[in-house]
Amino acid sequence: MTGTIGIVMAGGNSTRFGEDKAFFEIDGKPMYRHIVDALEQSGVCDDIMVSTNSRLSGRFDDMPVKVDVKRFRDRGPLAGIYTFADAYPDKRLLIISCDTPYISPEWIRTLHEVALDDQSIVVTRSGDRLHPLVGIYQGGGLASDIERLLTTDRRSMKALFAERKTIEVDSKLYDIDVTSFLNINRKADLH
Ligand SMILES: Nc1nc2c(ncn2[C@@H]2O[C@H](COP(=O)(O)OP(=O)(O)OP(=O)(O)O)[C@@H](O)[C@H]2O)c(=O)[nH]1
Repeated sequence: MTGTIGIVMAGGNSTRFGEDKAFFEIDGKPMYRHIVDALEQSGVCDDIMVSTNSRLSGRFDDMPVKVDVKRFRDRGPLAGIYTFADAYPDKRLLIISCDTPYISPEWIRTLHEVALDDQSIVVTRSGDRLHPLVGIYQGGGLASDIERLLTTDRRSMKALFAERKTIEVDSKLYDIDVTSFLNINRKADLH
């Protein structure tokens, strides 16, 4: 691997939230921008980009975006990861979902340290919840493994974990506030 790209995942339809959640402002800042700032502050990324779809791609201000490949359009986050893995096969992909606006730079650094030691996928566990979209995706053949899953309509992140060695880093073992991983799927999650 030759460096790390920080990637804000923001190509969904926000059906449960009721409006495009990436742009919803929390503390005066769109959710996606909270992730950009945390990635920047972590200090581990060589580049930071947004993974999205063609409908939303013009709305991320100055941020570079990468639109999901056409043939996997609207197939969920694996399609976004595939698009990056295919374009940047030698890079470590540090993925953070736009709907975890409280993610801390310290946690990002923790994941990154684990990923440097091992060429596996590294994801976050917080109590009984797994956070596949707070994680690092890397290693040879990643794009072709995801391609195989998507062409047979297996879209879940867990399907990928069944195929490739995946390390779960448990936040319990670190001094980190669990609110860091708060996942905003609905307006009710904001309270
Ligand atoms: N690039 C990309 N990102 C996606 C895609 N689908 C979901 N995401 C992102 O992945 C994260 C988790 O998505 P979900 O909350 O499960 O899906 P969603 O479409 O945003 O929301 P719902 O419609 O309520 O399920 C969010 O940050 C989404 O923006 C996709 O097809 N492509």
